[in-house]
Amino acid sequence: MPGYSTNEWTKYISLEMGEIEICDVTLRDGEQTPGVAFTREEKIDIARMLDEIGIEIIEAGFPATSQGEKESVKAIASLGLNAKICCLSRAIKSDIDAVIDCGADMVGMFVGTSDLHLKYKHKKTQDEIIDCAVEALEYAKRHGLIVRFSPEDGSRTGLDFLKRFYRAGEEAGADYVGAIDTVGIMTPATMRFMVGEILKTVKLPIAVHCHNDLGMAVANTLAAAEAGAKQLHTTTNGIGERAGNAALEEVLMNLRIQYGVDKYDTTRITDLSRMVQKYSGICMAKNKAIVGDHAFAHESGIHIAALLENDRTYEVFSPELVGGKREFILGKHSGSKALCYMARQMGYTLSEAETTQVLCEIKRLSELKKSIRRNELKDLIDHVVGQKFNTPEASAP
Ligand SMILES: CC(=O)SCCNC(=O)CCNC(=O)[C@H](O)C(C)(C)COP(=O)(O)OP(=O)(O)OC[C@H]1O[C@@H](n2cnc3c(N)ncnc32)[C@H](O)[C@@H]1OP(=O)(O)O
Ligand SMILES: O=C(O)CCC(=O)C(=O)O
Repeated sequence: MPGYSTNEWTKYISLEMGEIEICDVTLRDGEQTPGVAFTREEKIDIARMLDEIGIEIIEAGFPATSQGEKESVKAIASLGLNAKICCLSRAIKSDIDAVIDCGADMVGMFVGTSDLHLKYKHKKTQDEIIDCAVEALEYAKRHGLIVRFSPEDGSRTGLDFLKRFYRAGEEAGADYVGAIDTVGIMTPATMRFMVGEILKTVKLPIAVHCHNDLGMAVANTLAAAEAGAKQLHTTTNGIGERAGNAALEEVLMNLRIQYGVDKYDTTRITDLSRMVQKYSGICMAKNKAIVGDHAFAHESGIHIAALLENDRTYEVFSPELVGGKREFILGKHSGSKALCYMARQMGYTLSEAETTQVLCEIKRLSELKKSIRRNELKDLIDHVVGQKFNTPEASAP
């Protein structure tokens, strides 16, 4: 029975989380990864799989980008998915018109609010940017869109102005406000504080959007959720601008294991990850959490010996929970139980002396940086044992 360990430490600090929803932005921020452009068919495949997993909101694109982008978003919006379809938009009427044309349900409307963005990007004062954002918000609301009202670079924006921005959005009819860490500067503690301040300021659900420049995106997203944020932004495999965004697979598995949120079909995660790797050309490191090739691979003898007795000894959760597979790889660090198990799988029963001999050879080869794959192991055993066993595998062509 696939399962997972519970983090017993949570009982000492009463981790709580209110209602949450995922807004996956793989097709928008994920696609902003340099060099990545999904075809319409690829976007549709990804959107369908996100929907099957149970993702509540799919940010399908930024329609103002191009005609092709608009057509892709339109196609996704007409699929009749369970998920709501969201699009990104600047505070510009023509951007919002493009969102409306696509038939999206929701718009993520943003303006830069930090002094840096005001001075160098918008060339506007704080009052001017609020006026501009509110005008766009009201326009989107008049056209029936659900509106997320976001201060881009909010995490580098002064608290007093941020509060003014959120209040203006609430008064003008926003449905969500964003806690936006555009350059990934936050920590869990500062994120919790920020969300707490927003909750004291407005009575709107909070959407949290974290970048991974300092490797904190998932931790910050979860901290925001603990503090009361409702909508969590993710991308599959954590792709996105620069160092990317909060990885969907990591957020979902943490929600399940740490917070008991089990409403998502996590068994599709590995398939989704592979699809996005193929379509984006962005391949995961072997040791990437949850979806890396080595996420459930074991070489160490002590680990494999224990795993053979009970999976939980060296895995926090079963690979089946994410549609992954456990793998034992023999090498320098392996022991006799691992070898005997692998050999048995191939139809061999090794004596103690044979086990010692084969294991020595495995360690020697491994130290020469030679891998010991299944075929090589078979040859090695045959060689050491000095005879060909008459196993189905041995006689196969
Ligand atoms: C944090 C984020 O992820 S924000 C999203 C970033 N994503 C992208 O930029 C991807 C898609 N972008 C594009 O295809 C293009 O940049 C377009 C089509 C949106 C705009 O292209 P262009 O009109 O050629 O403008 P360009 O990209 O050179 O500059 C951006 C313009 O948008 C303005 N702008 C930026 N953000 C906003 C905003 N939130 N509201 C209003 N205007 C904005 C800038 O001030 C600049 O205006 P200017 O042309 O008057 O100087
Ligand atoms: O406003 C949003 O929802 C996201 C903006 C964004 O992509 C960012 O600031 O990194």
